[in-house]
Amino acid sequence: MALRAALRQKCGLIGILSQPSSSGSHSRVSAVLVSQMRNNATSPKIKVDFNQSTGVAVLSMQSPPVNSLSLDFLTELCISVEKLEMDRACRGLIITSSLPKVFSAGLDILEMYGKSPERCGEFWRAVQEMWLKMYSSNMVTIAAINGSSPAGGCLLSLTCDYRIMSDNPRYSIGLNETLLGIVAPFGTDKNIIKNTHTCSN
Ligand SMILES: CCCCCCCC/C=C\CC(=O)SCCNC(=O)CCNC(=O)[C@H](O)C(C)(C)COP(=O)(O)OP(=O)(O)OC[C@H]1O[C@@H](n2cnc3c(N)ncnc32)[C@H](O)[C@@H]1OP(=O)(O)O
Repeated sequence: MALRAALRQKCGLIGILSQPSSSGSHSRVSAVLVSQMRNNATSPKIKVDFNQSTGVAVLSMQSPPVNSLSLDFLTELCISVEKLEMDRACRGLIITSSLPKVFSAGLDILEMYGKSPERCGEFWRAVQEMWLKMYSSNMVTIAAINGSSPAGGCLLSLTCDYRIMSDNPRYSIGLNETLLGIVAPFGTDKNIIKNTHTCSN
């Protein structure tokens, strides 16, 4: 209830969370994505639906098999968020996954193995840019976590103002990256416990 009240007060988001897609389209973002599709041989990893009447955008991650955060994925994510950020009509952003069972598997492990120091630096900068951009967003941001979300997937959700997770025992979330020798900053785990809500799927 507290979450709903906060959303109603800040952005009038009630009802949006239970609607999987929005009716309107966002012409500027669409143009960017269309141009990306032309420039890239691959299909877009991010889909954005912007509802003009509510001012809320739904950003769906659609990079099979597990929405891992590769350099390409992070770049596309940041461009999409930046475009929405520049649109004053967009007041709320919901990040979710189009894939079944997985929100995001976190950083793409293949980006961290057998790569040059330059490439590793570029990748790590993209990781930093992602969470800084999300964390400092002027929009009300919500992670609708509809699947497993380990490590960097958890980090992505932590950058949002609110997290709502499907109440499904098969879905896991947490900062498990120490198993790979990566240490998360102090305090991030406390934040997730304080501000994560669950809902039935
Ligand atoms: C303030 C912040 C400062 C910065 C702090 C940084 C903190 C560090 C943050 C993050 C570090 C990381 O993210 S490291 C990555 C850790 N991720 C994992 O360990 C995830 C491991 N994956 C899983 O647990 C599962 O795959 C899943 C639960 C996500 C899904 O399970 P499912 O059974 O549905 O699918 P599969 O396991 O069969 O996987 C399918 C397919 O995907 C490949 N895969 C899985 N995860 C990754 C990944 N992270 N990167 C690349 N590829 C991945 C997996 O190998 C399978 O591939 P194949 O089909 O080819 O076998």
